Amino acid sequence: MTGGTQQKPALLIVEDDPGLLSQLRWCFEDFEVLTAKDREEAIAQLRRGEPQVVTLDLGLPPDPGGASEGLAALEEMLALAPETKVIVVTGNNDRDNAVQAVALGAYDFYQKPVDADLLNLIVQRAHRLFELEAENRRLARRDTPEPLPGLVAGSPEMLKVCRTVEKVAPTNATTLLLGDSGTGKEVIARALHGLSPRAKGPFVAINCAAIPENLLESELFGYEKGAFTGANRQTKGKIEYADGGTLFLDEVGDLPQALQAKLLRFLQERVIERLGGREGIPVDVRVVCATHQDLSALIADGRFREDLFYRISEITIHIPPLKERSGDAHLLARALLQRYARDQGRSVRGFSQDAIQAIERHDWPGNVRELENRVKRAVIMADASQVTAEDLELSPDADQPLMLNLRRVRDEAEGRAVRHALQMVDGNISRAAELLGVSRPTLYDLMKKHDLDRSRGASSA
Ligand SMILES: Nc1ncnc2c1ncn2[C@@H]1O[C@H](COP(=O)(O)OP(=O)(O)OP(=O)(O)O)[C@@H](O)[C@H]1O
Repeated sequence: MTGGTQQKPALLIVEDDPGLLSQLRWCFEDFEVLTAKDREEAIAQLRRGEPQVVTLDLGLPPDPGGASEGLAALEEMLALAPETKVIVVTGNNDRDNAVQAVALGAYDFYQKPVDADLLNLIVQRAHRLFELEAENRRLARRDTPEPLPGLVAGSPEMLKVCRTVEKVAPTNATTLLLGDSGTGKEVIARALHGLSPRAKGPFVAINCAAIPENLLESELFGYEKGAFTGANRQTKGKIEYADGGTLFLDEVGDLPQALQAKLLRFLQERVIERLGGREGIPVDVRVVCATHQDLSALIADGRFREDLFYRISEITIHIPPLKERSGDAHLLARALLQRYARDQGRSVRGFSQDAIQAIERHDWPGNVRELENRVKRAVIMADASQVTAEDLELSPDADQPLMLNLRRVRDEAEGRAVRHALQMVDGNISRAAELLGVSRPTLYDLMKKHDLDRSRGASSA
């Protein structure tokens, strides 16, 4: 916005008749009018001015008597800017082309001769619809912020993780993801891959804890024909499959000792040997490892090699448990509810108040995976349009931990309410104070007491 002046919305008029064009130019006072007399100019204006609404004469040169050029212009415009509202203007008695244009995605049609008032009305209505749709898109984005592809998060704790991922992704650094089970380590690993120059290459994941020790080596490194009984053809391992892309080693803390040595050698030399093979095969992979285990404790116990630990942790990213992400449980629950309701064709719309409270209170030992499972089940079980705490199999009271005293209970509830209010209004102090029914100075005092800053109720510590 420049200097606080309200910018007028842009309207593009595409018309090859110069007389009609100059007449129309003055009919739309509420709009910044752009004009074009053929398809090429229209596309250039669309790119430059991003008009919300377009009136498009279907009879454009080189086919002024027909509609082929106009329809082609329509298709090109909608491919470039699908949200644009295009009103096609046709000759008298040209219903067929008008109908075809609407089928192609035009917002409406209008038949010549032009009545400026009527056309103005249609343009205004199209503009209102554009605004509404834009607002909906904005709200939908705000409702489920996805700071990384496939990752829903709004909490400062997770946004910090996402910023690290964005910085680390373009590098080749071997990255270690530490976080409890179900916190989204694989989601982050995929984001590291997706945002890297290797994105077009393969992403190969292997869970070191899920594969029996005697099979894991051949899974990772592959084998030659005859390497062992039953090896009746040459088989590539996961590392080789990941060539040119990213290898994700989940639960790397469970890697048996012998394989730790072999993995270390691979990370140093970037060459593998298949089981029973003699030749070294160079492989170009970026390695991302993850574990929920405490690797330092494993090292102290002699169960994990320290030299391997240093190799795999060129960069370490700590993923916080769900209960430590302010407001994310609720955000994720809403996003997941929308997704599952759509997938299952159920008209469940939201959560009841007791469900929201239960979600905020629960400790989420199983993290996002637990939340996913509970919401998925609740969408199926819900009798009404709202999911209740019971549908989530969460009891609003049962999860309440034992409290030290009443003052502590009040304090905690107060802190939660202030954080929640700030998040609901994006840190707007006046509105948060209004929501809480307190004055602004009181709210400032409360924020200080609970160590919160205005950026969405983040803890300022
Ligand atoms: N922030 C998030 N937004 C949306 N979905 C998420 C998010 N975090 C995790 N998920 C989903 O939760 C489930 C568990 O995530 P994921 O498998 O990445 O966790 P993990 O930490 O690798 O778990 P484990 O240690 O058990 O392998 C997946 O279905 C994933 O899509």
